[in-house]
Amino acid sequence: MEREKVAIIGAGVIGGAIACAISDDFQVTATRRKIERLSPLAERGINITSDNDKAVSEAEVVIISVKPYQVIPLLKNLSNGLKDKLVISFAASINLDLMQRVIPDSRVVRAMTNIAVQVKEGYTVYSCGKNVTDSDKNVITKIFEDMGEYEEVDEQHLDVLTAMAGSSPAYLYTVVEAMIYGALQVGLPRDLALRAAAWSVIGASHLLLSSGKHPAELRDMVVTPGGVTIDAIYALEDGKVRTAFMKAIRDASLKAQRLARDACDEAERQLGKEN
Ligand SMILES: NC(=O)C1=CN([C@@H]2O[C@H](COP(=O)(O)OP(=O)(O)OC[C@H]3O[C@@H](n4cnc5c(N)ncnc54)[C@H](O)[C@@H]3O)[C@@H](O)[C@H]2O)C=CC1
Ligand SMILES: O=C(O)[C@@H]1CCC=N1
Repeated sequence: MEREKVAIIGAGVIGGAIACAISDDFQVTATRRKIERLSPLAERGINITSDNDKAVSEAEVVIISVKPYQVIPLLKNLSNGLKDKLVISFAASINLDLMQRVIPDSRVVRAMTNIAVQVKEGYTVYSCGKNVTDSDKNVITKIFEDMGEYEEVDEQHLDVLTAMAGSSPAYLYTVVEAMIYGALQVGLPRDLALRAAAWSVIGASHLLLSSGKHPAELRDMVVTPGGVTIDAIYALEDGKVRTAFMKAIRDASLKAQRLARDACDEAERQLGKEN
């Protein structure tokens, strides 16, 4: 059976990861301005080009993975070619309504994922525009399945989910790095410290998801009375770690919402000028 053709416009960090994750099941063309940076994708059999128009014209599905401020100008440029196509944007903060105004004749999906797509273990959340069909949804879920876990959500949650699902690996790497440094301070070999921290994150996550228990209950099960863990918990509470994480998620969510408002204002100005 002929594989569906997908164009990925802006194959940087996340677009490149998506290209690799879906390339067994889809015929992928990846674009970016500096095409020489795409040679690792070409080595995996992915078509590469810097010609966005050509990539779009040959594709059935178009994935947009440029920076948020580049999305609206890009959609305007490509609007003729995008007519009647399914367009999936992974850009933070650029909402469905705004994209749909620029490409009214396309079927648009707004999605957010994370860097773990590189190992096909991303978590993708998405919302569909009004005219997305059931057959589009089959294609969308096939793409997202190749990238890891996925779920459809109400668009109003996507900015906060950007701070949670999209950005979270960065917070966790910060935590893991700090744990490794703590272990180095008391002499554990570097690679052993890394494996201990990373496998603990994986195991703790699987247990959290499969047990259905609240994280506080699971944490309590680890704390042996008079044992080791409680000393670490005491130090973490002293360092206000929970307050720091709550602030981090709140601030990142507010940033996503502010970027969304700025993008709308800018688009209003641009669209106003054109009318
Ligand atoms: N990095 C991450 O973990 C995640 C990023 N995102 C979103 O994905 C988007 C891209 O982020 P990154 O991959 O981190 O950035 P990036 O800078 O690595 O990738 C963007 C790419 O788009 C290319 N580009 C820009 N204008 C172009 C054009 N006109 N034609 C072709 N290519 C063009 C750039 O050359 C660059 O390679 C952003 O909107 C971000 O919000 C979403 C989920 C996770
Ligand atoms: O930092 C950002 O804006 C993007 C969105 C989620 C992850 N990276």
